Amino acid sequence: MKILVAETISEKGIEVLINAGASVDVNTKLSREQLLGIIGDYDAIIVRSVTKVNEEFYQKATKLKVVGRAGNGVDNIDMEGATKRGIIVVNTPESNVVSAAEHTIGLLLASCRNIPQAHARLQERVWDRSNLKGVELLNKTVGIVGLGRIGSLVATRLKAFGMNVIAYDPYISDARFKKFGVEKREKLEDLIKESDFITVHTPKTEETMGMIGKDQFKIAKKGVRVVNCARGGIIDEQALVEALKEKIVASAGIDVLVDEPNPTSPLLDLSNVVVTPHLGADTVEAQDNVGVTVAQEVISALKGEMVPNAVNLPTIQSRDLEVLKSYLQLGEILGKIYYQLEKEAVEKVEIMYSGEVAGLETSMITLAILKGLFEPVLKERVNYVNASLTAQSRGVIVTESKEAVADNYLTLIKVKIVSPKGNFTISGTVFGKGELRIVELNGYEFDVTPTPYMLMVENIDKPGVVGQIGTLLGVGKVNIATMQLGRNFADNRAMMVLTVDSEVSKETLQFIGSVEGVVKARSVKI
Ligand SMILES: NC(=O)c1ccc[n+]([C@@H]2O[C@H](COP(=O)([O-])OP(=O)(O)OC[C@H]3O[C@@H](n4cnc5c(N)ncnc54)[C@H](O)[C@@H]3O)[C@@H](O)[C@H]2O)c1
Ligand SMILES: O=C(O)[C@H](O)COP(=O)(O)O
Repeated sequence: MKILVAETISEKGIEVLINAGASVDVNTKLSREQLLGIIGDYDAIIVRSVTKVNEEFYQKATKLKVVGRAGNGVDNIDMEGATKRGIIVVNTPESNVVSAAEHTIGLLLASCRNIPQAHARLQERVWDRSNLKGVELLNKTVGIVGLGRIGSLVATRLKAFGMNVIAYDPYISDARFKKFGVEKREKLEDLIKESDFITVHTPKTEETMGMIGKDQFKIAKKGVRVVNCARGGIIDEQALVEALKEKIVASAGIDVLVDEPNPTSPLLDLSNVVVTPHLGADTVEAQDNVGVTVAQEVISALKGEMVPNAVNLPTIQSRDLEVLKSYLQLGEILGKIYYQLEKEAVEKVEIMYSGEVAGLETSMITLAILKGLFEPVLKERVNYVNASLTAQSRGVIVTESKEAVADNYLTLIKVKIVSPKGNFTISGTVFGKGELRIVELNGYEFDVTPTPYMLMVENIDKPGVVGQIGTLLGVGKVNIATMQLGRNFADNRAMMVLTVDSEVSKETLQFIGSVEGVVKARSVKI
């Protein structure tokens, strides 16, 4: 077992690797060229957030079996590239969350009390207390965006300061808000308007990047203070610079930047900003936890043992699993559509297997459905291994039922998602040698082969709507591959599912949404 440790992990972690009999090279100063030059010799690599484990890397890493991420976020690792090569990716999602939460509080206090600025003056032997007046936290409102592991730890700690804690996280159940004694805000807009302090704790996703930007600063309280200890760019850096200069934002505490580790951000030049170079997880305790955990996981994975924090599944190879593979793909797709169409917290997921599929090992398919369901909001942090636990920790009840025969199909998976606003259903089948089909969506019947880009439109069933949508897609330079209509005569509604060759832009989607008769239009990525 030859392991390269390419970013700093604790000595305790290195000891675990050596004691397991691995040949370990610790080389944290390699240039990209040097890394690519030697990675072909290694069975495993351990990285943190800096090393880009991407296609270029995999092409050189011909012997690689495991990537160990000593930490939480895996946005620097191309998961698809790893999975298709059978490389297992492991991380340590729980090991540094307390440190990240404490660093958030540190940045919040340091920035609202100007501690680093005062420190710098005094080190210059200047005793000058002017322009250093801060604010108290007591009785102020803090808005937490993302009430996951770190967001909830921050909430608990800030409540102890006597703060009024509100949060926006449309993807978790009301029970979780209650559990942490946090007031829920249905809209980000409301949280922004009410908050004296805003701190973000979401993963980096297409939806969260720039979610606090120019428009949000326009409606924020003058003098709001912000903290980003999650990922660079969730608070748009350029908009933040302008808001800080205009004193709309009084101060910012920033641990993460868009262009790490060579930042050029103008944020670094502003006197009302306190910055740290991605130190959220840099404590003795977190690094010991992370180092030991990742080392144990990498060794287990190399030995072919079960790894609790495997982020992906290696390519399924056994013949039995060949049949399951199509259902796993179908399950992920069925799960993935819900949060792209709806913004309602999920209370319950009921999965009904009927026909041929009911005779298979469906527990894996259930995991695939849950993985797909949470992926649009949690990204890589949900995987086959933790999908069930993720549902449980988010207060989602999951049930499975089986029937030997499926109406109209040889095999059918139906997923019913229960939210406070009602039920959502989606069904799919597998034809022949693994041809996937979506055959039902909210009661509308289809026969759609899922593709990477789709558009789903619900509309009043009347003449002219379809034509206008076709025209708008043409104007937006989106080529339609297939189009199907499902109709609901009782409600005079119809649903269109289009498979398209490229992503439908937000602008085109807005135009489609404003066509008379269109009730809802959503772009879906598979
Ligand atoms: N600075 C550091 O050193 C450091 C250390 C650890 C983690 N992190 C980062 O902190 C962030 C949070 O980590 P975590 O472990 O708490 O993650 P988590 O997965 O436990 O929680 C994230 C929460 O964000 C919510 N969310 C997703 N999209 C949202 C949206 N559009 N609006 C509102 N809420 C949304 C999810 O529902 C979830 O509850 C991640 O970005 C992680 O990479 C940073
Ligand atoms: O995602 C994480 O675990 C944190 O952002 C820490 O990243 P790091 O390991 O590079 O410090």
